[in-house]
Amino acid sequence: MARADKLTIAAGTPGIDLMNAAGGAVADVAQTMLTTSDLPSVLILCGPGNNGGDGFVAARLLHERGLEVKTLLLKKPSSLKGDAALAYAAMSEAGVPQWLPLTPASLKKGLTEADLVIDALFGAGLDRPLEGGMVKLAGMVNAGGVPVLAVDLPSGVNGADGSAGGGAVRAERTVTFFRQKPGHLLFPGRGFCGVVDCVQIGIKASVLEEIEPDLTLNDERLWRQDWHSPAAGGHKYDRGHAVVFGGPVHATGAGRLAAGAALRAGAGLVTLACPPSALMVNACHLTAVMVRPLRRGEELSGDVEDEGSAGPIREMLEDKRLNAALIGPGFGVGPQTRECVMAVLGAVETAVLDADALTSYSSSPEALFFAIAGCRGPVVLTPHAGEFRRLFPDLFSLDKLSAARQAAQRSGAVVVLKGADTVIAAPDGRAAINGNAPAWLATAGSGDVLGGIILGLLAQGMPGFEAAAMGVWMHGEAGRQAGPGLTAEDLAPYLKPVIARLVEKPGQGAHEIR
Ligand SMILES: NC(=O)C1=CN([C@@H]2O[C@H](COP(=O)(O)OP(=O)(O)OC[C@H]3O[C@@H](n4cnc5c(N)ncnc54)[C@H](OP(=O)(O)O)[C@@H]3O)[C@@H](O)[C@H]2O)[C@@H](O)CC1
Ligand SMILES: Nc1ncnc2c1ncn2[C@@H]1O[C@H](COP(=O)(O)OP(=O)(O)O)[C@@H](O)[C@H]1O
Ligand SMILES: [K+]
Repeated sequence: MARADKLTIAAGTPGIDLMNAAGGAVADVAQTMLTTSDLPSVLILCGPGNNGGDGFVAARLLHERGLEVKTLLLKKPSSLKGDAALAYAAMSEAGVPQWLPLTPASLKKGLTEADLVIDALFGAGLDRPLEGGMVKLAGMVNAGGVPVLAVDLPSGVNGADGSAGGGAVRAERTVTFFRQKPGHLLFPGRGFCGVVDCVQIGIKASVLEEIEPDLTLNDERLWRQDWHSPAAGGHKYDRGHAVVFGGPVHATGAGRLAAGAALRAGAGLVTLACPPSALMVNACHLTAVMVRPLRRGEELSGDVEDEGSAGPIREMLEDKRLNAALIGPGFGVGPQTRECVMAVLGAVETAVLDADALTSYSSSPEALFFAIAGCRGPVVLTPHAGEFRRLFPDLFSLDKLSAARQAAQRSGAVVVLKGADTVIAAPDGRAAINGNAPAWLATAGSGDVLGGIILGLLAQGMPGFEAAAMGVWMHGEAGRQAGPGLTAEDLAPYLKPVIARLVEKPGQGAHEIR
């Protein structure tokens, strides 16, 4: 943002114009939040930097529009600089009632009178967690029972990584400028933002050509160009033959969920390969997904110590039409699993490793990374936080974005670090943060479905990062369409309307955050 700001100002737009546009957008949203009172009263908390400057602009505009405005300032106006000082001067000239210092007493009184609080204390310039008196003031705002509109970020939330170590103001809405920041998407910050409005204030999108950001919100613009509808004259093998390696008879559900999702996500054919003892139960449940026993299959479950247990996998994958594989869900943890993962990575074009395939490498992650380097095509790892910690113990303390990025670089795989704010990171440094997943997705087997969706997209020939990001987005959309009360079984059928919308109304998946 700092560079976007500088480039815009260098190209001839004065900084105060940007601030006036920003404060104007804040005032507009504030008015939409005030519907109850005849003479609404707005309490505006203004910090020492440009975030406070946006607050002064909003105060002036709301005053000019006839609202009752009260401003509480953290620092004396004489310490204001640059555009914030200009905005303060304009506010004073407009006759906004005299400001008061922001103290527990002034805030307490202000909260009893206000219909809305505008939090313009700290935005992009927050460079440390809130401390001491600020923590107390934020707590008072949060306990005040008055709706809060945050300017750019709720004060206390770090825009770069979503951290909020000292707590933060809890907003009902947040107005941000030009582009959303990681702090709006990553928890805990996201939990303080409420509904986020991203408004344009005169910064041209063309500045991004110079900035070349390698981080984006996960939306359609990231991957749509890499995904294609079936060709008119095509056949199913054009869309790949995906294979899921399923678990033993007592753990077959995960593999079936994944296989069904891969088919729904558009793979031309899907085979679920499983131990012979699990064949009957899988066959009873599956129709379009093919099932196949793997010779010596029980040994693949990890129950039996046997050097040669991956032989059948190698043999099966000699059929080069089987171009994408998923291994891990319900598979079992242990040395056989490692052997099978090695066999998969050595033979198949592209692979998704999830769950037990990851946990099996807890004590030897380097061996996994070495095998990934030898795989012909992209490999996608889909750990949840616990699995991530087992593979990358030293990265776990980092913020989620840095953790996923460093893991991708280290492993040579695309890393999908799952959760409410899933981060997708590529070894080349690109990353995306997902914003559309409903909390209802936190249910048993939902991750297996995600693994299957990504598998289905890889089988169709999508590049690894784009397939992973699109899969995470589709999973979120399917979860939204399935709605409250969903279980993992419900998700795959909802991929149909999600895909239909991508085909029929391209572009509508852009910029959607919930
Ligand atoms: N970029 C753009 O295009 C546009 C940007 N705009 C706006 O500018 C905002 C960024 O402004 P900014 O850079 O002045 O920083 P800002 O958020 O006001 O905070 C800095 C001040 O806070 C202080 N401080 C920091 N942490 C603290 C803490 N924990 N506890 C206590 N104090 C703390 C720090 O003081 P320090 O004590 O460190 O000296 C410093 O004085 C941005 O969010 C947006 O709203 C718009 O006008 C439109 C165009
Ligand atoms: N609070 C949440 N909001 C949205 N999505 C979530 C939330 N918690 C988990 N998820 C998603 O649900 C899925 C759970 O996957 P995982 O933990 O592997 O579960 P399982 O092993 O039961 O399939 C992941 O895609 C994850 O991103
Ligand atoms: K703020």
